[in-house]
Amino acid sequence: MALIKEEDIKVPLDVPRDARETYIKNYMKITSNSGNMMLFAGDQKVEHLNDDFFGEGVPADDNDPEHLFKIAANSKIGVFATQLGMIARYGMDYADVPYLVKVNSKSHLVKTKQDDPYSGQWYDMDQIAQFRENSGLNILGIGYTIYLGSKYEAEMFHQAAQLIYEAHQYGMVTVLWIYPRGEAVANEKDPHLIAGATGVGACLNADFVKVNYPKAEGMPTEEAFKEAVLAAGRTKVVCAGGSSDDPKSFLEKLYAQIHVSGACGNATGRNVHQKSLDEAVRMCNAIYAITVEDASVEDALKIYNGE
Ligand SMILES: O=P(O)(O)OC[C@H]1O[C@](O)(COP(=O)(O)O)[C@@H](O)[C@@H]1O
Repeated sequence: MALIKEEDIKVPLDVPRDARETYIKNYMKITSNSGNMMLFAGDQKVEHLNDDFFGEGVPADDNDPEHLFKIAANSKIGVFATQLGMIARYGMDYADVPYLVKVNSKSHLVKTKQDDPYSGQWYDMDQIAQFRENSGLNILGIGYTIYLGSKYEAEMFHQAAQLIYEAHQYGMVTVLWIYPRGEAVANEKDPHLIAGATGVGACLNADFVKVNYPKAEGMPTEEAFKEAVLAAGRTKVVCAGGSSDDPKSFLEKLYAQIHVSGACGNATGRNVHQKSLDEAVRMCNAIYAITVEDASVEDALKIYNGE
């Protein structure tokens, strides 16, 4: 990717003058000066309880939360997203990692097909800013999940809008995870609905919106996904990684999301951390190479294979 310059960043107008410099610095850092973000997602210990961290095919290392921090500290990433409690417990030993605080989370025990999911806010923005101050850590931004179409969407919209507004007062970068889900949602991966979700992200003033990659019928998914990237306008779109996949297929999909659909990065969890530390670091660096360093799939695979 071509490097971006600070003057290329369109700072949203709710960022006050005295926080513009911090916002620009955080934006440059979170996108590794490229405009594209490699977000390492480590919020699944709440979202999926221990299912992602223990069991067949998952290396024993992954059951220790520190595995996530070791990966974040030893790989090329833009930012590591997790809950504040995790950062508070491990941040002293991983002070160089760029962090994003995931402000709400819920477990998957809610039966999402029948019920309407709701994920409530854990901290207010003043507490997060205070944590940034007291910990001295590199906290670049905040993240929040919205279940679009849930009967609780109004509450989540309100919390997200307020959080983003307040985060911008502190110059922090904001990422919304938006997943259409609940009784009113027939097909959460419908490309048109995903485009609706990214448009909501724009209206909520998110800097980045993270959605699931759609499932398209009758056309290649990377073509169908263009609708969502365009609908987001100046809000940048990134895709969740999904369950662990073969690394080559994963990297090919990521390359198409960025180079065909116009996505500005990725937000990957399981495809990275469900590996031994060494393999996870190589996978992270391969993902970073496509996202930020303009690498081909072939070059990224060489990085993954340690060649
Ligand atoms: O669709 P679900 O099960 O709610 O997934 C939510 C999870 O997916 C993510 O958005 C992305 O993580 P993965 O790359 O592992 O899919 C996480 O941040 C979040 O915990």
